[in-house]
Parts: sequence; C-alpha cells; structure tokens
Amino acid sequence: MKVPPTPPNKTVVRNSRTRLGAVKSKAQSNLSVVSNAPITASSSQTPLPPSPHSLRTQPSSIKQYFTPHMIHLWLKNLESIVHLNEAWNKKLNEDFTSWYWILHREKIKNSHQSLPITKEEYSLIASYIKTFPCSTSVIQAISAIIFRPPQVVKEIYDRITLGKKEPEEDTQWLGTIYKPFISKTLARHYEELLNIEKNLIQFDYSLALLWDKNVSPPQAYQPYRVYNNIDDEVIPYLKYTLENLINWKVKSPDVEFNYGCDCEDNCQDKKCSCAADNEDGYPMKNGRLIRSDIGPIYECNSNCKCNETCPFRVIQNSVRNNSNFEIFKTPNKGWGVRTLVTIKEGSFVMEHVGEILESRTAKLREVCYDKLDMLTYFDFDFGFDESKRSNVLCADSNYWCNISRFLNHSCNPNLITIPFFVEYKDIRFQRVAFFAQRNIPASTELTFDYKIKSDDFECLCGSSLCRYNKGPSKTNYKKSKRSKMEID
Ligand SMILES: C[S@@+](CC[C@H](N)C(=O)[O-])C[C@H]1O[C@@H](n2cnc3c(N)ncnc32)[C@H](O)[C@@H]1O
Repeated sequence: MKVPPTPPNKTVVRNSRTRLGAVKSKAQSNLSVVSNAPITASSSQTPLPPSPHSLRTQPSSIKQYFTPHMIHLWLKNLESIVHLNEAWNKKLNEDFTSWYWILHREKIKNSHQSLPITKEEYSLIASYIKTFPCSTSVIQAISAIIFRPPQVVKEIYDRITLGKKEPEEDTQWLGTIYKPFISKTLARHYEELLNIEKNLIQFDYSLALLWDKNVSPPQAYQPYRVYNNIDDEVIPYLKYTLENLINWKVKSPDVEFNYGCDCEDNCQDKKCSCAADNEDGYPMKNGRLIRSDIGPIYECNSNCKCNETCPFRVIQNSVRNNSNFEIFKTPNKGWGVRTLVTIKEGSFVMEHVGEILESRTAKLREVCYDKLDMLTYFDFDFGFDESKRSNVLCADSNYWCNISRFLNHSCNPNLITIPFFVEYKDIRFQRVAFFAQRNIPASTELTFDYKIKSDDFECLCGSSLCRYNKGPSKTNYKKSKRSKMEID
C-alpha cells in the first residue's frame, strides 16, 4: 500500500460554513470556467511533493482525512454504481483518494465564497461520461469526488453530453471535451436525464456528511471505556453492533442446515443431536472450554426443543459485558484492547462482529482499503479449501464493529479464535468467538494471532516468540501492509 505523500501547503481559509448539502448559492450553479485554475497540479493522479507547512492547513494524515465513517459512506455509494466491476471501482477510488481531489475538496469546503468550476473538474466529469452510463449514483459519486452539489455536477454533465458550449469558448481544452452529441439514442437519453434530475432533487444527505464537518454525523455512540495517555488522538467515529450485519448482496443461508434437536429433557442426556455435531462432544463445561484442540462449536438454537437453560448454549448466553474492557492507546500499535478484570483460562471473551460481505463485494472495497491502509477483513474460512475460496464470507469491521476491531496481533497471544454455529449451521455463516488461552490478569492487553502469511508484516508484538520481525526499532514504526486475518 502506498500512502500518498503529504501535500504541499495551499492557502485555504479555515472555519468556513460552506455546506455541500445546502445547494445554496446561485453562483455555484452558474457555471463558469476558470482557465487559470486555482489548483495547479498537472494531473489529478500525480501525488504532490511534501511541504514543511503542510500540517498547518492540510489534513495531517490520510487517516485523519479518511475516517471510517466517510469511507463507509463512500463505499456504499460506490457499490451502488459499479456492481462488482473492479476496473470502474479502481478509477473511482483513485480519483476519490488522490491528493489532488483531496486538496480540491478542502479548498471548496473552506472557501467563504462559491468557487468557479475548474477545467480539471470538467475534465474529470468528461472522463466519467466516457466510462459510466449516466445515473444518479454516478453523479453523486462525482459530486463526492469534487465536492460540488450533485445538481451542479448534473448541469455540467448535461452540457458535456449534449455538446453545449461553455461560456469561455476559446479555452483550448473545450474542443476536446465538447464533442457534439450526435446519437440516435438522444431522445431516450433525454428521458434518462429527466429521471435523474427528479432523483437528484432528493439529494442524498449522506453525501453531504462525506465532506462537510458542519453537517454533524449522528451522535457517536461510545459504549466502551477509552484511555489514551500517549497522544491526543481520539477514537474514530464507528458504529457499534452486538451482532453481525449481513450485507444485502450475501446469499441467504441454506435453510437445509437450520435444524435443531428434539431432546425432551432439555438436553440433559448426552444424545442431543446438536451436541453430537461437535467433534468429541460439546467442548464446554461450567462456562469454560475444557479443551482447545477442537473444531467448530455447535450450540442448540431456536429450532430445538430445549429452552434457554440447556447446557449447550454457553456462547450464545455469555454476557457481552463492555465494562470489562478498555480500548487504550498502545505506544506503537495504535489502539488496543485490555481487560479490566481477571479472565480465567477457557472463558469466552468476545465475538468478532462486523458487516458480513461476500468475496466480490470485499474485493471491491479492498481497492479503497488498500489505498488507505485501512483495517482489513476477517475471513470466515474455516473448513474451506482453496478451490471453494470464492464462497468464503468475511467480516468487514472498519465501520460496523464491536470492541474486537481493536484487538492487536501477537505471536504469543492470550486469545484463540474458534468458529461456532447457533441459528444457521450453513458453514458460510460461521461466527467467531475469542476464548482465553490462559489465565489473563486484569490490565493485560488482549491479543490473538492474525496468522498473516505475508513477509511484509512488521510485527511489533514484542514477544520473544515473534516469528515475523528480527527486532524492528520501536521508533521506526510503520503501518503493516494489509493482510488477511484468519481463524484457527
Ligand atoms: C485489527 S486492527 C487493530 C487495531 C489497531 N491497532 C487500531 O489502532 O485500529 C489491525 C491493525 O493494528 C496494527 N497492529 C495490530 N497488531 C500489530 C502488531 N503486532 N504489530 C504491528 N502492528 C499491529 C496494524 O496496523 C494492523 O493493521
């Protein structure tokens, strides 16, 4: 992953009240072209050289600029357009995350007055006309890239598509963009454009949230204790969920596997069919694992005849108690999680949750995550061999998540991951539980083994058993490359 270098200092006015959502100024809608565009990079893809003043007026890091919330909104928008087309996704992601357009957005956001449309914006829109069929989503995506109201983007889109001349006709570049639109499908096209116009009137509020800090996101719900005595970074705005959320593109679980036991004695007899699904029987006793060399754990569920007090319902009934944990800033691995109470060996600690994606959607998002060096996915690949890899679902916990999102890796971890099944026994819908591998004293950081196969992982676990690094310098911390986490 290459993070673009810090951009140069530009003169921008801070603390403006400019809002994208409010399509407020006529001037913004009155298109005018500036040939001496205020932003002078020669190409939208070219990273700009760093500047010593950059921190004063520009986002100091890509992480600060692209918060999980913004990325989530962007990806939702993207997924509605590209429908699993990787090449398109790449183009959109590249434009969206290029420093050129980041600077452009900052400039517009911070300007007190409406800035005229630049020739670079026209060129960008023209490049999308060539690439994508026109739709509300495309207009909205462009609007998110250049930070102009979609109505304005649409107006330019129309001008270009219908071959209208721009006010500043003699500008050289106009000739290349405004080719007359001669097409038999013109009438149909008009109709499409009219429909788009209607949709745009209901301007998507979430797009405004993408860039305008003055449009406040829903109140951050912070269910965990957070402690930071290292620096002044605050925890990103995230959406906390107790259970996995299934992305709409994921095929529903196979109901054939939704079965339960018919024990009449509340599963007191060892013959329970759910317990029998477990290799060597149900592996938990008195609320704790009795052995760790096990396959997945199968529990009773709502299809069973037993009730909530059945002994084969330990994980599902385990208390998800946030007050036992604290998210804290580590000196060298970003945020981590520690326990505030002693945890006994074999106890259930937490479940890994996120937004469940199928592999093609994950691949689409990956383009953006790779560029931004964001967190990655947790593959639910237990029991899948390489040939069936495309059926593996994964949890994306960049935005929808629980505290497990902050668990760091260690080569000598105190947690193990074990897949488990409750309602759905379809292997694609495996869930993942973290258990304590040993007694864990209060105040200890909780870690698990990411099982990263890449040699690029610069592990800072600090364990004498570390299998990645031959002692990296602590002051030389670099973010690790994106890599997949796997379950035991
Ligand atoms: C699942 S997140 C854990 C939370 C993360 N520390 C944070 O601040 O958001 C995974 C990321 O944490 C960092 N990380 C976790 N364990 C690490 C380790 N042992 N060495 C270096 N970096 C680690 C890497 O940046 C990795 O991409």
